[in-house]
Amino acid sequence: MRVAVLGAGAIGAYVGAALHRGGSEVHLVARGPHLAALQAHGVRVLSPRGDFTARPDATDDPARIGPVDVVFLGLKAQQYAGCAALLHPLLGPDTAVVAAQNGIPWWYFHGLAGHRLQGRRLETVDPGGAVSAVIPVERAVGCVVYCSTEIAEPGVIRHLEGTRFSIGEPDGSVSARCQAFSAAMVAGGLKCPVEPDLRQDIWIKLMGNVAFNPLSALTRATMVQIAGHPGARRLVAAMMAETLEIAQATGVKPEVSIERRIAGAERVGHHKTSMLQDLEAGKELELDAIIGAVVEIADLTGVAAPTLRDVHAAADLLARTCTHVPSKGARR
Ligand SMILES: NC(=O)C1=CN([C@@H]2O[C@H](COP(=O)(O)OP(=O)(O)OC[C@H]3O[C@@H](n4cnc5c(N)ncnc54)[C@H](OP(=O)(O)O)[C@@H]3O)[C@@H](O)[C@H]2O)C=CC1
Ligand SMILES: CC(C)(CO)C(=O)C(=O)O
Repeated sequence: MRVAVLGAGAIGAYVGAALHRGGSEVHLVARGPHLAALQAHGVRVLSPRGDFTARPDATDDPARIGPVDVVFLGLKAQQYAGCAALLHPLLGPDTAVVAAQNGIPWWYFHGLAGHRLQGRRLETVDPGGAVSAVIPVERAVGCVVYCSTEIAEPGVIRHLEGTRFSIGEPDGSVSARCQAFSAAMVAGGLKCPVEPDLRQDIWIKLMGNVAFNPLSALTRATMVQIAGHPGARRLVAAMMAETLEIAQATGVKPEVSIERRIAGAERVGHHKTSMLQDLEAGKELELDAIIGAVVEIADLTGVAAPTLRDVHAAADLLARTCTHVPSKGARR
């Protein structure tokens, strides 16, 4: 399988290295000192499952790669709208775009025949249709990431835990393209189940991110520190309960208890969430997909969600004052 990883950062470079190890033809698209290190030394993966190095092609020029079978999108969600020039040279008539992201994807209300919100565009994650114009929904394959990685230094990925990347079509079909990509991931040592109801996974994963990511950015605490602080743990539980209520209002019934979900996040340990890492690096925060869209869906479904709104407001203010680029704003 020919795969281009667009945005070969913490998650993308890890997946690209695994796919290459499994026999796929992999092209990493990256930039800056990280790209220079990838070109000079390959991807060095440091992992409790065993360190390894993979040497796939790496470039900042997708036109040199041309059309591929699958684009694995490892960008942050807020970077999707601006990626047309990078993405379009990689697209042939049948190229699928597997979007590995936290939060609510831009295609969320598509492929839902008979649902009252079928086709509804979410302004937070598809502002003015800017993302669906760049990545048409028909190409989209969802991907929920149960894996923690970080860029330890340019070209070096530290893998902390987890190897599961659940994928699924917006319409729930178990397509040939999903099965082929899953087989390539499994050959590379990763878990990649094709889920007929990926929205369940989206909400279960999101219950953790919606609480831990903004709270970690606001407090600069690791996941285990947040879970170990009684007041913060209560806040996490309240945010998770509201998120469950919103999921249920859209017709999804995530099968997980709040205590089990907190325990799962706690097991990740002294990990700085990707949002805290972005804050410390002065980068834009992924607030729109991770909490803004949840509040937008609360509005659409008539759920009050007061705690989510308050934390979103505080995190939005943080983004406006502490990073170069603010989020689209809190909804109150
Ligand atoms: N890291 C983690 O443990 C987890 C992450 N996720 C999710 O996975 C997704 C990806 O996150 P993550 O891998 O952490 O993000 P990263 O920021 O590490 O990766 C994105 C990469 O894309 C690169 N990039 C951005 N724009 C361009 C461009 N124009 N040309 C070339 N390269 C570009 C970035 O470079 P630069 O740094 O120069 O901007 C960066 O290396 C997010 O949705 C995140 O929430 C989910 C679970 C866990
Ligand atoms: C915290 C973690 C790793 C949860 O698995 C995550 O999704 C993130 O850092 O954004």
